[in-house]
Amino acid sequence: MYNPLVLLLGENLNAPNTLCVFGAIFVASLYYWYKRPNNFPPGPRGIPLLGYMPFMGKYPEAKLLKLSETYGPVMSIRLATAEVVVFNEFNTLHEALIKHPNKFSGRIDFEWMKDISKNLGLVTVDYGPFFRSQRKFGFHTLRGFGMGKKSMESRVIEEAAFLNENFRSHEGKPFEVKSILRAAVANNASSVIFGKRYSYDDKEFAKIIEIMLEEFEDQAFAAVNLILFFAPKLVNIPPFTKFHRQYARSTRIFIDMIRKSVIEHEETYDEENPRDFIDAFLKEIKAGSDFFSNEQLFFYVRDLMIAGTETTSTYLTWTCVILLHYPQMQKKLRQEINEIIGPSGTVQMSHKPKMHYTSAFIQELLRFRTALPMTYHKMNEDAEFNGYSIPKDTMVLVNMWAVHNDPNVWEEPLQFNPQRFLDADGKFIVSNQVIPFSLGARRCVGEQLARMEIFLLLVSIIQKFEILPDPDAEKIPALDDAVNGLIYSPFPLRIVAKQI
Ligand code: HEM
Repeated sequence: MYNPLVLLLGENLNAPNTLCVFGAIFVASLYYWYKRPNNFPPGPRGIPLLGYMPFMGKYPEAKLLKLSETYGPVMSIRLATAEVVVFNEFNTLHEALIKHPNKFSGRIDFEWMKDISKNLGLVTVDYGPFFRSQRKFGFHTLRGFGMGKKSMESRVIEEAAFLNENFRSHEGKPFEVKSILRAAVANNASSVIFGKRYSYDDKEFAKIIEIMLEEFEDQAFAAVNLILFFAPKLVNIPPFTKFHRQYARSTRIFIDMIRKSVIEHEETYDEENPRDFIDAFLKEIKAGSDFFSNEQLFFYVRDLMIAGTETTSTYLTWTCVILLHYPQMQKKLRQEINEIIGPSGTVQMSHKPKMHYTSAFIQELLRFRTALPMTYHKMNEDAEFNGYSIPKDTMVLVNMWAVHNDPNVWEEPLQFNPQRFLDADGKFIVSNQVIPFSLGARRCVGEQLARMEIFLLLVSIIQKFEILPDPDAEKIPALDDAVNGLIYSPFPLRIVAKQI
């Protein structure tokens, strides 16, 4: 076999020349590593192979905001093998996502995800005609159109009564509240999608929630998932293979459950009386609409159930943590509820415009604890933006946490303070800079349902119960300690719900 050094150096092969060759290779590798696309936004490169990954810490969204002080609101970062652009500020985010949806609204086509989700559903589907048709349908249907007589609001109000009943059943003794709020929220999604709710202790229901949210609870899974985002080729190497197999397995089980329900829907389908999301979708399939198929329905339902459960229930759990920290705010909320609805009236969405303090509290909740701190997009085409060139297919991180904690916009952003959204007359000020549902072409399709759930469930709880700490706990859970996996979620939480 030929020695490449002999080929290169011939009779000049000696120790100093060999050293020079290795030096040149080393410099070339460094040049390749630190080189970035032409006129790319500035940002740290980290170390070879890993990029900036080892320096991101437990709260990458906060780290990125800090880095933007040096590199500006549009910056880049090398994460393992990926060149990533990050938007950290409202104006740039607004400009990119609202004014140029065609350029900034794609999703990366990860091979490892594709062999599980088959490019179906909505969350991971790239921008294009298929995506637009499915999104339009979802947006319309999740606003209650095409799902029959039972309104979205009446489904949530019904669930609020079951949730109150569960709180009452603990008779003032401490209980774990996160799993109960999650069950209530999963029931709302289930009622809208499957036309059915479950009792909180139903075994089948518990299994669905477990399968659905396995990866949210598991911090190691979340970490692996994150690494695969930026170094997708690792999927073929242990321990990543194991996590990938686990994800594929839980997806298969969940899709089989959904398939069973779709078959039941087909057997009892009545075109004149659509009951839920599945019926509305079946109608499109039967009409032969482009891009509508049974397989797409299964994955769409999976995406809605997962996206619609952990996010909303996370906000409700944070509400309980906040109420424990600020009993005065709890009193103020109850006072307004009593004035507008009364101690035993049924809360409805029509009450909301009159409830200024409650609206300010909820907007501050959405700002303060951004449940999904960041979302990822992909460039669909080359773009010139803010003076930089961003090539097609670059990953874009939308840092909503940074928008919510921008010190140039918010006074003391780390403080929970609903007053910031009340004017001198105590009237609610809507802020367009609170964007937990993101912006533009990929903005959350379940936003209206989520906002309805947060308002109706939160008000109905505070109306009937005083939320108090578990007397056996050493201290009240901190407001800034959380599971920061795919979602920024509080740890399981024990409270006392004292009936009023
Ligand atoms: C407070 C609760 C919720 C929050 C904070 C939230 C937030 C978000 C965010 C930030 C995105 C990503 C947008 C982007 O990539 O730019 C998203 C997407 C999505 N959400 Fe929500 N969401 C919530 C509730 C829901 C509910 C109740 C549903 C449905 C039942 C839902 C369904 C979806 C779906 C399907 C997508 C993917 C949209 C797409 O890729 O085009 N979400 N959500």
